[in-house]
Amino acid sequence: MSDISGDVSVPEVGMSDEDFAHRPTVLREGTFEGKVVLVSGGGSGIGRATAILLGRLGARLVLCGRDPGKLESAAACLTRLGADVSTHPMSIRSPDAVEALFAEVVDRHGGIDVLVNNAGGQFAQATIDIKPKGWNAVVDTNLNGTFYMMQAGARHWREVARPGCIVNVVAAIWRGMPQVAHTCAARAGVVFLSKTVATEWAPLNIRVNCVAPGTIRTEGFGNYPREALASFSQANPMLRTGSAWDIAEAIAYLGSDAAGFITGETLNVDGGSQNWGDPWFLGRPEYFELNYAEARLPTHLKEQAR
Ligand SMILES: CCCCCCC/C=C/C(=O)SCCNC(=O)CCNC(=O)[C@H](O)C(C)(C)COP(=O)(O)OP(=O)(O)OC[C@H]1O[C@@H](n2cnc3c(N)ncnc32)[C@H](O)[C@@H]1OP(=O)(O)O
Ligand SMILES: NC(=O)C1=CN([C@@H]2O[C@H](COP(=O)(O)OP(=O)(O)OC[C@H]3O[C@@H](n4cnc5c(N)ncnc54)[C@H](OP(=O)(O)O)[C@@H]3O)[C@@H](O)[C@H]2O)C=CC1
Repeated sequence: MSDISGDVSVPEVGMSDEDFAHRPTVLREGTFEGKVVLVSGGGSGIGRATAILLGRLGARLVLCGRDPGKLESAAACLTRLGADVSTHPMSIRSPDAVEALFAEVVDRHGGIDVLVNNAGGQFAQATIDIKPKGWNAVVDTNLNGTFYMMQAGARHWREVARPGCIVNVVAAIWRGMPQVAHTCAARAGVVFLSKTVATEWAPLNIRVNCVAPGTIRTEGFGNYPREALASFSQANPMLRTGSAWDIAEAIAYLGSDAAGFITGETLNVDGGSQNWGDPWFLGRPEYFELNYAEARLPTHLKEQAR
């Protein structure tokens, strides 16, 4: 994984493969021994950190994503760490590709135990300007793609009559997400889809949970302008971004037997952004600058504001 140094004025968080290969974890060695874990978007960022952690804990790993180069680089790292890993370039947006992926994985590994739906992304744009093609691209990736993967997982577990576990990576959407409305809507869809199937699929012994990251410093930050990055480090009361490792540990917990009585839940790993903070994906509009807001107040309210 490349190091995310950049020039954003936030405290550095550990971000390299090397760091993740050695970071202490509360999870016991062997927690995922004998388990096959499929991680979508496993070639970079949160997915890659998750694969490294789960590999260290004994999982056999299956990584998918669109870019074969990213997947190969992650696989090389995991192999160096002694993990068994296979890579499968594909897009989660294609239901046929998802079906083929599951068939390949069952063929190679004999089955799947845990599915981590981490693949996703968006572009920043004022909602009023989003074109249908852009809206559809983001919803197709984050909601539809995740649904195809979840359904394929459930069908597999139903067929082999084995327990299953799904962890979906969403986002801390709870106060809305200005400038990325498409992803906010799609992630809300995944949260409620997860709550719904947590009930429907309980008789199949399938647990379904979500992890909602706040601003997590990964390669993905490269998709946003400088103004956004500055706001990302001030988007929570801790006044910093999180690390992919913070999310990996939450995913590992929900994917493990330690969370055996948890289903339909969303675990926020966001530094408190639900309560305070202000991420702006294109930078903060002038309207929301505090001084600007005060300047627009009528005189009598200006007096009260002081
Ligand atoms: C406190 C809580 C905070 C939580 C969040 C904090 C920060 C979050 C960070 C992250 O999520 S990091 C993960 C980042 N990774 C990504 O975001 C992935 C990057 N994006 C993409 O891969 C793609 O943009 C996409 C969203 C998956 C779309 O992929 P696709 O290949 O289908 O689309 P395109 O062919 O590129 O475009 C289709 C269509 O979409 C519109 N569009 C695309 N990019 C832009 C853009 N930059 N600006 C405006 N519009 C865009 C456009 O209509 C495209 O059609 P055409 O006009 O090109 O025909
Ligand atoms: N970093 C953050 O602050 C936050 C991230 N998230 C979410 O966490 C997840 C991981 O993000 P992060 O690690 O930060 O960023 P990355 O951009 O590194 O990860 C996104 C991954 O998704 C994969 N992906 C995207 N589209 C598809 C597709 N159609 N089919 C298969 N794989 C796909 C990408 O691989 P490839 O390009 O090879 O297809 C990539 O590995 C994403 O869903 C992201 O939106 C949520 C909240 C905050």
